[in-house]
Amino acid sequence: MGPSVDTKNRRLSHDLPTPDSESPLRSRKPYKLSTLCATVENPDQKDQYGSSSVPIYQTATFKGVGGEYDYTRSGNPTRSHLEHHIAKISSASHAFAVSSGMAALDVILRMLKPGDEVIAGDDLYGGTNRLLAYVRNHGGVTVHHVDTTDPTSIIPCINPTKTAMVLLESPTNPLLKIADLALISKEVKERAPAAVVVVDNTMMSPYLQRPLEHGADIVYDSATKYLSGHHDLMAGVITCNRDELAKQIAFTINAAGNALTPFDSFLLLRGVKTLAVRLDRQQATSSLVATYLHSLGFKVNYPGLPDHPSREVHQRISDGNGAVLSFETGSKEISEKIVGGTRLWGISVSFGCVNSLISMPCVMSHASIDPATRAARGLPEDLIRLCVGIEDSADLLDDLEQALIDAGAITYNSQLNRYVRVQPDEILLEKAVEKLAIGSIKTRQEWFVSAPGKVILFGEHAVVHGVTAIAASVDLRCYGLLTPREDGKMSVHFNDISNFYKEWDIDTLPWKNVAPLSKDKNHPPELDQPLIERLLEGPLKHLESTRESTSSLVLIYLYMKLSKPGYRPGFNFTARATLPVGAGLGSSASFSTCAATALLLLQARINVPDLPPPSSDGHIHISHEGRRAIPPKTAEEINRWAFIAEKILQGNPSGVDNSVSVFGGALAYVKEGFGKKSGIEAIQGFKSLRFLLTNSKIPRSTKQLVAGVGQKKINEPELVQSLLNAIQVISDEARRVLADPELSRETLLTALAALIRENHSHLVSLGVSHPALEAIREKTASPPYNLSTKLTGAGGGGCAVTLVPDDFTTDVMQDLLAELSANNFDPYLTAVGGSGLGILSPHDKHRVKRAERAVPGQVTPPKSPREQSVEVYDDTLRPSFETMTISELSEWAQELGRWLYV
Ligand SMILES: Nc1ncnc2c1ncn2[C@@H]1O[C@H](COP(=O)(O)OP(=O)(O)O)[C@@H](O)[C@H]1O
Ligand SMILES: C[C@@](O)(CCOP(=O)(O)O)CC(=O)O
Repeated sequence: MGPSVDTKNRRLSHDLPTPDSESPLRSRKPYKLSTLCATVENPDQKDQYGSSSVPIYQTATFKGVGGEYDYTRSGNPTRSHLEHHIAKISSASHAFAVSSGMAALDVILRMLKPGDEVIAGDDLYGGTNRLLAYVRNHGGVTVHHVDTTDPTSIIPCINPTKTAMVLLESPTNPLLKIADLALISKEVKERAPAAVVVVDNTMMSPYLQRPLEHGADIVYDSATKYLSGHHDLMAGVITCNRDELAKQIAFTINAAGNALTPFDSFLLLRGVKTLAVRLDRQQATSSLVATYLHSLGFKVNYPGLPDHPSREVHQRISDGNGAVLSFETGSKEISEKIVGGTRLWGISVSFGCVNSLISMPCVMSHASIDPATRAARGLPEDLIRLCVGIEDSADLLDDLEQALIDAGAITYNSQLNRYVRVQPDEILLEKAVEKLAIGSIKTRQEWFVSAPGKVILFGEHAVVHGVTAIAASVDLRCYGLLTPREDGKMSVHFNDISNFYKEWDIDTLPWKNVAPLSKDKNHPPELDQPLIERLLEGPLKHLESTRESTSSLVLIYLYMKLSKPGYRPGFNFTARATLPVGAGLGSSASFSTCAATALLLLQARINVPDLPPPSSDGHIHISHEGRRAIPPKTAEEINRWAFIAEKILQGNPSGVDNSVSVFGGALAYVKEGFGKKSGIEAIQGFKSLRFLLTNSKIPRSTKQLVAGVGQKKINEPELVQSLLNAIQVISDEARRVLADPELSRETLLTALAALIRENHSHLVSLGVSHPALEAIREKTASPPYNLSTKLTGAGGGGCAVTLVPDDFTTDVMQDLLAELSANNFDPYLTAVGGSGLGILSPHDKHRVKRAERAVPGQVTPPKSPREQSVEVYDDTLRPSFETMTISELSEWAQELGRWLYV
């Protein structure tokens, strides 16, 4: 037995017998809808005991053959009562109750066949949108989204034979746009007679709007909302007057088995009895709330307001304005504060409950629509939706007002003696000041940062497995320049990686896959692999090399993870290094440090302190030994994010490289998680040592080499463990000799040389050397040089480091350099232990005016600055930065102004 499809005795809504008229001259007038709602009466289904409330037939089956009911999936007396009642209040001859509003839509959409076309609104409920997208992607159905507030926009999409369904909502949720249901139904029927006009009437309920009366063919409601009214059940109802449609609907419900359960049918029936009284109260308060917000100057969407553009249409097709409204604050952040600040208004999705609710559609009910589509459909990110309940209206207004005050959306104006709205530009200004926490920095600031590479003296590879590494910064650096963009794009320019440049539309990044981390939260130890995969398959697909994609991935991943809701500033990030990339000198760590710092600054997660202006004649002497002005807490935050970047580039890094890059100097580093006390400890005495770094120019991948050692440890655990133990002893010994004040310089150097040789032999045993590195080691060890050399960093190519004794003469060094170069190696004489991360001070007073700056290559800047004519400060450093030769880069950077160091 299927749900009741009574085609013979068409029962229309207002046919509940009305009382006999008092006078034979007066005709019987139909009952009002509120009476109908409250009166559950089905003359065909009288209760055997006369129970005044419909009983719950909590049974799956019914005994006997040929009875009215046999199986609850197909029909149940409690549900029949409900369906009869719903039909009565909806001007319908057929009603069906199913398990949710989406189930109702699903039943309706199953009428579609491949090739059919659907016309739907562009401001639909997110769930509707999702199901429509499914039907489009899997059912071969074409969906046109149009602005249904303008009936003429529908006409061009109507195809006389293909348009099978027109899906409307009025008012729409959450923008409260109105579709002229009557006019659209007429236009559609004239042009595509077979098309079915379907209306989602959830926002109104049958009490306020009955679209079947205006020519719609099928109406559905999420009965979870007003019909039930208490948020204690999920249900959907479908009503129609056309018998053949009713048959199809009944068939699908029976076949799919999503009819409403007896208990929920009972609850819903109970809820419907109070529909009118609830909505009367909710509407009255909504009107007060809308008027209040409107009077404060907010843009309010509510069809009851005089300035609603479709007010007249709405009045014609409905009996009231409903109890949902929305308004814009001008700032997503402010909106979030308001939503989080109310007490009576509960934060919740859905609506229609007796309790008042507040939400931000873009982050809640409509989050399933991607941001770009939301923007295209004009859904403001700062929109707040209010669903008014039955609480006391004064209480509700008080609560809302307090939240508006606390959020800074309104302020008391003593002249007017009332609260007034804080204008959006004032909010923006406040936000900018708050964000930067420093007066003189422009809202959209260019940030120039730099970080050093490193040389590992002892303990590379072993450090990944918990051994102490000893490493120092080198005076070769990576520079990163972040320049704001105002076109909604982010771009990267990597001069050192085939001059790679690429840009992305920020809104098209997979924001749905990212849960940004709030300022007080750290990134978890593991990378967000699903996001990485999504990025590699999407925005980063088809890039020429993995170097390009992983370096880009660092920027996109960090940007997305660091983003704050509603703040997605466009930017370009250009990186250039005076370091060889991929040579074991920590180019990846210095790149990671620059990227993390620039993005943390862009997102205002960190601030730079304001310093007193330079005291001297205007020219500042800047060096990497410069002012230590970046507080340790900021440095730690940067180091945590640089480590995340390193994980992207390296897989399983120890963290020593980025720590050196951020903190500079020389340090002993132990990775977390090996039962030993992890941490970073500064080592003195390194700076006085001289090292020669020689790049073998053999390319290799740190990621693979680290993974290779990891595999060896699994295959030959005893051998590798003994090597790790031996390397730990070397690191401990190196620290001891470096810290020993009693030791003569000569003994120190001899001890270090021996430790270098020993460490190298263990690295050879770990399998990470290379014939080219061995050639460098042999050359430097041979007479007359007699020097000690080891590979440094991941090995497999890359660089070797050679300790240079104090008595090693310049001439001999020249010979060695010449010999190494002749063998096609690149030797660098470098100083170690210099400053870590630096940020060029953003304050104008710390910048050297362009006219006063030395031309790169010129040793002394001009004594008397030229006239400051047109240009005082650079608008952007980008053109110079990108074209400067590598040999001039660091001098040029230093001349720009005051650098602040960790
Ligand atoms: N200046 C740079 N610009 C862009 N990416 C860089 C830069 N320097 C390093 N990288 C990234 O780091 C990777 C090099 O890492 P790695 O093999 O560990 O070399 P290194 O030993 O120099 O750190 C590069 O492939 C690239 O992805
Ligand atoms: C091999 C290793 O110890 C150092 C890597 O140095 P580089 O990437 O070769 O500069 C790995 C690490 O510590 O993360």
